[in-house]
Amino acid sequence: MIEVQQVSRRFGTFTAVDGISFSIQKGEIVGLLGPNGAGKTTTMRMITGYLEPTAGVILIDGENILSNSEKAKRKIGYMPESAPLYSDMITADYLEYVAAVQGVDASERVPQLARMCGLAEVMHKNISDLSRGYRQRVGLAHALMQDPEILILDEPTSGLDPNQIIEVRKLIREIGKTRTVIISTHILGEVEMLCDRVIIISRGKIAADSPTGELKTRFGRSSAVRVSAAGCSSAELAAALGSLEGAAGASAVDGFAGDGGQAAAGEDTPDGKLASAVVSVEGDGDLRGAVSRLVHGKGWTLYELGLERNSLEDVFRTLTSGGDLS
Ligand SMILES: Nc1ncnc2c1ncn2[C@@H]1O[C@H](COP(=O)(O)OP(=O)(O)OP(=O)(O)O)[C@@H](O)[C@H]1O
Repeated sequence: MIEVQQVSRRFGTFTAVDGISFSIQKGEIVGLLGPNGAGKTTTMRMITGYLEPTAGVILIDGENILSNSEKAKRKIGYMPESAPLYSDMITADYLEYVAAVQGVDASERVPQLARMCGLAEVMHKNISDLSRGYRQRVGLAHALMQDPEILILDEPTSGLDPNQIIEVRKLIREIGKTRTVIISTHILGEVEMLCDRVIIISRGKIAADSPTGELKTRFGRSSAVRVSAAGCSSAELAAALGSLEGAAGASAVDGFAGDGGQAAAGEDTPDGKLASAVVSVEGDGDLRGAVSRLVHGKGWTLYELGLERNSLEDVFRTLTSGGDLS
């Protein structure tokens, strides 16, 4: 339904979006995730047709957003990061004005939107007196005026307090049941909570495009177990760890810096010199018990055992700082 094909956007000599391609099917809720300046807003503005790509094509239901702009634009509701509301207007008047400009019958649609977006109690208040959470809801009502099939929300929870965030997310989930939604955010947890799929953008390029759940299993669950033991060499320890069922690999290391000091390979202990190694684990497995049994079984003495999970935050940091996990 939305096809972005090899799209780039330059501002002068600066390339903000650099040859990105993806397609979004009807009904998907997709998160555009990336750090500040990654190119999320520029991408969204191009999808809405408000900004022309320097290269590439964007199709909405097979039609070029630029060449058939009015028809395609009617399918899209857009809420910019700071919804440009007329703050000296009463909420109800503002929505009626938006309806009039967009050629929508306000008498039916405005009360509907007030219900849908939870605006009933602020309809007669001045927009300048509304909390940021309510202003976002008014912005959402504006974006939904023409009952668009596609909703594009630029950082919809930015600047909200924790309670407002929960409320606005709930609203987005509800609205997303019957629409295609694209949400930009730099909050990983938001994508996990709201989106079926995540497209990670870094420096104008796509760093990852994956169903949200798969991102977790592909990257988020790998872990490593740090082991220090006495009675063997680091090489012997690594070889033994590498043969454990579920181990993806093991290597000898010089020791670990920990909160309580350092365990250095070669350090003297009452049980002999300390050996250190790291064993990596694929998927959800936890090898700590197996490591403990292995070390005891070999007649060595366990001095340290620690689990390091590769969290989704780590994945995000690696993907958006030029690292490559794919
Ligand atoms: N009109 C413009 N003229 C010049 N540079 C621009 C323009 N619009 C955006 N940029 C630059 O393009 C890059 C991408 O900006 P964009 O707003 O798309 O990022 P973003 O991912 O939405 O970031 P944020 O989370 O901070 O909103 C930034 O470096 C920005 O300064």
